[in-house]
Amino acid sequence: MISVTEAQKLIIQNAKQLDTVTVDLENTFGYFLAEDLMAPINLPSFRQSAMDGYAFIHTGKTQLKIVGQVQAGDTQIPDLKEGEAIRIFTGAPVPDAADTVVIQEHTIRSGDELILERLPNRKANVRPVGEQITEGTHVLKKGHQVNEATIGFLAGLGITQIEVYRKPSVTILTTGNELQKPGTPLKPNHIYESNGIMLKNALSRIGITEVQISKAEDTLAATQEAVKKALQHSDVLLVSGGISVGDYDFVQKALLNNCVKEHFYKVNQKPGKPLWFGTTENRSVFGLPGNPASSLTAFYIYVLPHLHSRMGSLKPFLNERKAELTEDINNKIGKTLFLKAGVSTTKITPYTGQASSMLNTYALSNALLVVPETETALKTGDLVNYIDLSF
Ligand SMILES: Nc1nc2c(c(=O)[nH]1)N[C@H]1C(S)=C(S)[C@@H](COP(=O)(O)OP(=O)(O)OC[C@H]3O[C@@H](n4cnc5c(N)ncnc54)[C@H](O)[C@@H]3O)O[C@H]1N2
Ligand code: MOO
Repeated sequence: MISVTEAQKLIIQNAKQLDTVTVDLENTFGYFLAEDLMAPINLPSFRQSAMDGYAFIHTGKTQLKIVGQVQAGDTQIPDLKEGEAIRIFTGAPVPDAADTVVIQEHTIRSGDELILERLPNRKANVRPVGEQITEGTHVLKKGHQVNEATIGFLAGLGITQIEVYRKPSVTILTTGNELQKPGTPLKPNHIYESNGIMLKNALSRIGITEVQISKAEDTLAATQEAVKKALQHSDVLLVSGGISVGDYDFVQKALLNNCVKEHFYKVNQKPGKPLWFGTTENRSVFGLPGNPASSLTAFYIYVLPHLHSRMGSLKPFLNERKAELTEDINNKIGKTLFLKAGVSTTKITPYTGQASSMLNTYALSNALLVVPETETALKTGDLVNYIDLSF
């Protein structure tokens, strides 16, 4: 059995980056850049007024004569001499000779006469060419995740398409004869299948939407066949359940029989000890424990960073932070514990109902409190690590 740290290392070492695609800028939210981006133009590309007011040549004089006007978008720009002013508006080009813009609130106008009640500093309210970015310089690095600000920024540079890493297609394969689709009255000794839809939504949260949910009966032949099919059309396979040691747990064998190379099986953690990870040349496979909370925790700690890494992220793990513990915790089993917890400002409280089968408290959690395998006890007031689930 390997440690959490070793397992996390292996899922990153074996994360083969997906190929790159050119995508229209408007559809790139959540993708990771596959290239360093250079600015094709200066921003701004001309000297811009930052305010509505008057452009003038700063000489110290406070009485000026208004000789013209320039509006945003104008291509004919009036000239001016010392002692003169041009009426100007935010975003308009500043006449070449002018070095300063005074805001209109600091002036008194009477016909063509302008009095500056307050003289601004020279260069005030004039955005120089390239103030934000100069043409030809690096603006964003490969591995940067595109957000709405990135899209706005790049659009402002006139960029319409960018090169990003492709997002993976995923199959979620649920196993278990006891599983029943929600929507019909529960048959005796059955449970509603919930991992499929939960994992699908966890994937959607990180922008992965090409997701199929399939199922297999608890036989080696059915599991093996379902694995084979999934590997034909998906980049990533998440198998739910059937990965423990019972007589009807066929997932490990089905994966090995499909020539998936095993990187690890079993991690020294609770929940999620019977976690399996393997790859083929281009595919990744996780055998997730069937217990719903184990499955979701394994998703946050291993599946998500692996997928992020394949998608080109340079910082694939969820953020780890620190908070003050509100109660004592014992760890007598020598495993790393991931406890469903609530963080409120600086304090963290583990919830009751930590069993791997329980999602009721997971639904309320915004953190996973991490108790390292080496810690036997944590005390109230200790500063402890947690994985931030509010991402
Ligand atoms: N002798 C041992 N038994 C078990 C061990 C062990 O080390 N030795 N590990 C336990 C741990 S820890 C876990 S976690 C589970 C993992 O078992 P499997 O991955 O084989 O999962 P199943 O047995 O198929 O199911 C476990 C549990 O989860 C429910 N389940 C399964 N799939 C779904 C689903 N899609 N939606 C909702 N609930 C699901 C299933 O009914 C079971 O109750 O093994 C322990 N046993
Ligand atoms: O480790 Mo299992 O995932 O606790 O129930």
